[in-house]
Amino acid sequence: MPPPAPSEPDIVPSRPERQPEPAPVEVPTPPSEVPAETPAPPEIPPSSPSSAQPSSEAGAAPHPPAGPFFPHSDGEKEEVPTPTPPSPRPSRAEGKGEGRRQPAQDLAPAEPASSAEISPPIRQPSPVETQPIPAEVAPEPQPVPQPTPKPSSSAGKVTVAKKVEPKAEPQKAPEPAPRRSWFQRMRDGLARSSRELSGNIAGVFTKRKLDGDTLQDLEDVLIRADLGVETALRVTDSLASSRYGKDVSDTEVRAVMAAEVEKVLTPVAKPLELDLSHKPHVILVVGVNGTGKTTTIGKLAAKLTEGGLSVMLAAGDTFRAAAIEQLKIWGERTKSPVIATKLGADAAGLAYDAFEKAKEAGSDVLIIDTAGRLQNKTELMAELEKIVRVLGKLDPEAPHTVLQTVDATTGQNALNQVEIFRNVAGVNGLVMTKLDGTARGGILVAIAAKHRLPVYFIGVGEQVDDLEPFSASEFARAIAGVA
Ligand SMILES: Nc1nc2c(ncn2[C@@H]2O[C@H](COP(=O)(O)OP(=O)(O)OP(=O)(O)O)[C@@H](O)[C@H]2O)c(=O)[nH]1
Repeated sequence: MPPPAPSEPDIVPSRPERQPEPAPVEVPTPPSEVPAETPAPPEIPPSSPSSAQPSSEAGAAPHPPAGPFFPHSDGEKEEVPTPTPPSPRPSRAEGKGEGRRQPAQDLAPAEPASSAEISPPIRQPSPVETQPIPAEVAPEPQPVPQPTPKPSSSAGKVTVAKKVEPKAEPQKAPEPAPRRSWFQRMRDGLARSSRELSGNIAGVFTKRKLDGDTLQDLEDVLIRADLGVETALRVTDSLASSRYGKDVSDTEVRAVMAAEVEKVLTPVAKPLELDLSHKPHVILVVGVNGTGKTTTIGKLAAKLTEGGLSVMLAAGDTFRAAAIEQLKIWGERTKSPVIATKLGADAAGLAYDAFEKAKEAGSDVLIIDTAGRLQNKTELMAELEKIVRVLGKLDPEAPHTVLQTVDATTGQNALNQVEIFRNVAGVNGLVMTKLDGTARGGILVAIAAKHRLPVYFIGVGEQVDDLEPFSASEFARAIAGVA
């Protein structure tokens, strides 16, 4: 199929421009505890094509040579190794029921046999089973007339209609449960990892001294919890150096673990810095399907616009109509113009056009969404490489930030994802999403130890303000189950 010609980008109406602050700018860091208030779920306006304005200049933009188009089917999406929460990771027990499921044809009534071949069977009436009759039948209880409640003359109001009745008080709607703080949500998300770890650590150290065997067992427990060999050894070395041969409680072990994990994470817990001498500062967002790219872009755009920066969004996920619509909705919510093109268009061309538009508009930040792709699909990764290359034509340093979203509910595969996206797209920062789900927190530690890439934010929900700066100590305490 010939590659569809890039079409004119759409622009969703922009918000009034603001004057940028001098560079560099640190993305606002919210207080460590977010008030436990529940913002009302955002009204998602129906996306209307009228919200997008066709650009008259798109055709004039120097387009990069159109590259091969590799549409990916829904079938490809299903191959994604990453589970898509909020549903929890499949347990080993899952799928067991499938063996019991009958094929449709087994359940369908049998086809009547051709009358020419088999005569219909003559059915014998089955013998009637007699039911034992209870010797004594208890008499039906007669309904006892309930006395009409007498309205108390001393308290409350009464209504006089057919009779005098207590006035029905309007029922108060139950107060909605206050939303848990982001920290609580993260803690809950990490609870399973933390519980398993704590249980296993307690199992190792029940009535045992710290010796070679217990250290080996502890190392195995930590590796099984995805923390990685490096961090596991840090914990065991630290314990061995101070407590070898002594009785150790699991609480002490967890405290040492929290301290060591914090040491690994502290260097990567960095705020996102934007260099506004670049106009715009280009953020390219990459990652495997369903890891939360588009949602993270929306949350980030909200943070930036709230901080007074002008943001433009580019719907570089040209494979999925829903992704383009999703980004447009985020654009409306955050009052950020969205550059989009039609489904199947060249993503690199769109990125290039968006960069030009953002320059013209004097936007502070351009955030480019990309299609989710499996890290092992070479042609899709080549397309991502092309997006990076094309952006570099307009500014050799662009994209200035390449953010990869990593789904925290993914296990060891996440390490591989980062490795490959880093090589192909030059990832220089991470966002760990879905830490409010059944996160496997250990993997974040392993990624930090191996890749040493800044973790700018964590995603702790699907709402607009569920993007938190990453805190090494809070994460370490949560995963180690230390108060
Ligand atoms: N619980 C939770 N859900 C999240 C979070 N971030 C994203 N999601 C959800 O994860 C799902 C996938 O998010 P998207 O933003 O569409 O992911 P994507 O990477 O853009 O997906 P593709 O376009 O398919 O590549 C959506 O249902 C999001 O609401 C998070 O931090 N916590």
